[in-house]
Amino acid sequence: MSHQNLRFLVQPGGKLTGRIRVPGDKSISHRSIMLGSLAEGITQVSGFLQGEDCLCTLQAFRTMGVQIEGPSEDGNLTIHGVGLRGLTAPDTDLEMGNSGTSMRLMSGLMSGQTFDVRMTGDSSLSKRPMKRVTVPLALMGARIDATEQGTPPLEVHGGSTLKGIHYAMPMASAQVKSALLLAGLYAEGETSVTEPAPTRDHTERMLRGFGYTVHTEGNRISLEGGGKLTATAIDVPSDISSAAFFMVGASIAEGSDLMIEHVGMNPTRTGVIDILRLMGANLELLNLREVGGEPVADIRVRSAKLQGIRIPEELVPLAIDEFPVLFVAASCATGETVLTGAEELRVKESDRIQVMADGLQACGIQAQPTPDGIIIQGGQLSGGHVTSHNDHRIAMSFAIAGLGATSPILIHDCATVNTSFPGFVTLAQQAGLGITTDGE
Ligand SMILES: O=C(O)C1=C[C@@H](OP(=O)(O)O)[C@@H](O)[C@H](O)C1
Ligand SMILES: C=C(OP(=O)(O)O)C(=O)O
Repeated sequence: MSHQNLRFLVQPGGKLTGRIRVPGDKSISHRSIMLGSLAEGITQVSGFLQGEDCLCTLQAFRTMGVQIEGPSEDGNLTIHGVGLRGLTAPDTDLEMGNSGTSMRLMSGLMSGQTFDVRMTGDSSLSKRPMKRVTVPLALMGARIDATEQGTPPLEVHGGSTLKGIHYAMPMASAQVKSALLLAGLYAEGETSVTEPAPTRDHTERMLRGFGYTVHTEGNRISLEGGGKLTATAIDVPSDISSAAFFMVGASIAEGSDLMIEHVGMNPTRTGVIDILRLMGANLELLNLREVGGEPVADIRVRSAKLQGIRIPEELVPLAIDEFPVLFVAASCATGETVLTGAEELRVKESDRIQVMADGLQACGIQAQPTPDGIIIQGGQLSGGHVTSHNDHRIAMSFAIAGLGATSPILIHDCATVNTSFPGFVTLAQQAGLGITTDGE
């Protein structure tokens, strides 16, 4: 979160080859700390993502008295669970950095505690909407103060008696669903959430892995409060959202043949594969297996001629974090790509529709933002100066764009790449991207 001036300079062209393994899944890593801390017994985690977002979650639980050993260099953690009622009052604010997942999921969990906490975020998180969790949590009996605009910092007051509610979510959000289910652990009776479209189900899967009963019937997910979590082992697969940069890179760079190992294939996350295949990408899934309750595969990507498509709206929540790099794929495709139904992209770490449109235009691509999406005319990426607005996924997407560009791309404000993908530059260099950094 320091090094605000870190810049990436990407040389045009090149190809991606060899075998790589990207770091652990961010969503699963967050949840491993939360549920491991609240379980009874010792939870061993392997493959934990040592990105700043997940380290914020880890530090928050340490601050509330949980003993956590690690992470070791290869991502092993030992969490000494304290049980659902075993956290202690922190003596400082809980700093959530850049991480929407931490702030929103913790809002639910903290609502069930006996003590008050104050949660803060960096300049990006401090602008993100929190009413989507504070409003339904208040219906359960939680007391949470936010700014007048409904943004962080959040003060969650302890000692509330929570009651289960039945909530129809207005937007497809795994963070909102998870916040309510986690509060539901502490609530009287049943808590249920109905989703307008399927979203990532890591919370439900992991709760079941910790021995908690969660019902999923169609788009309705429910649990009863008052149970307990029993420690387990968690093997975190590689993050498909990080793998996506290399899937697009190897697709657009002629002569590429890249194997991405041990990638999480949870069906609520694989929209990027479906979308790239609809565009004509050559992605082969090999060695499909199940690891710790989550499907995993190796992905072989060879370059292919991509064509523009109209992206099916039902795939939007299943690829929500991959759109910045999918816009790069669309820029290198033949014809027009149209995205609709994706207004959620406007409230991520940056307004990902506007920021990507600005950056692509700066690189010679016609990209027309719309209220809920974008229209991109495939063409020739030229190169140019872009800013990520401190959004990790924007920075990495423009780094990948270099593979399809005719001149260098200089990307400003790249330090937040460490929130989700520490080691990105080194791994990308190894695979063949001509990327260097300055300004550290
Ligand atoms: O639950 C999660 O781990 C996440 C859910 C998604 O957010 P929304 O719930 O806001 O869609 C996603 O964008 C984020 O990166 C991680
Ligand atoms: C949106 C993201 O994360 P978060 O909401 O946790 O900040 C992301 O990683 O793209």
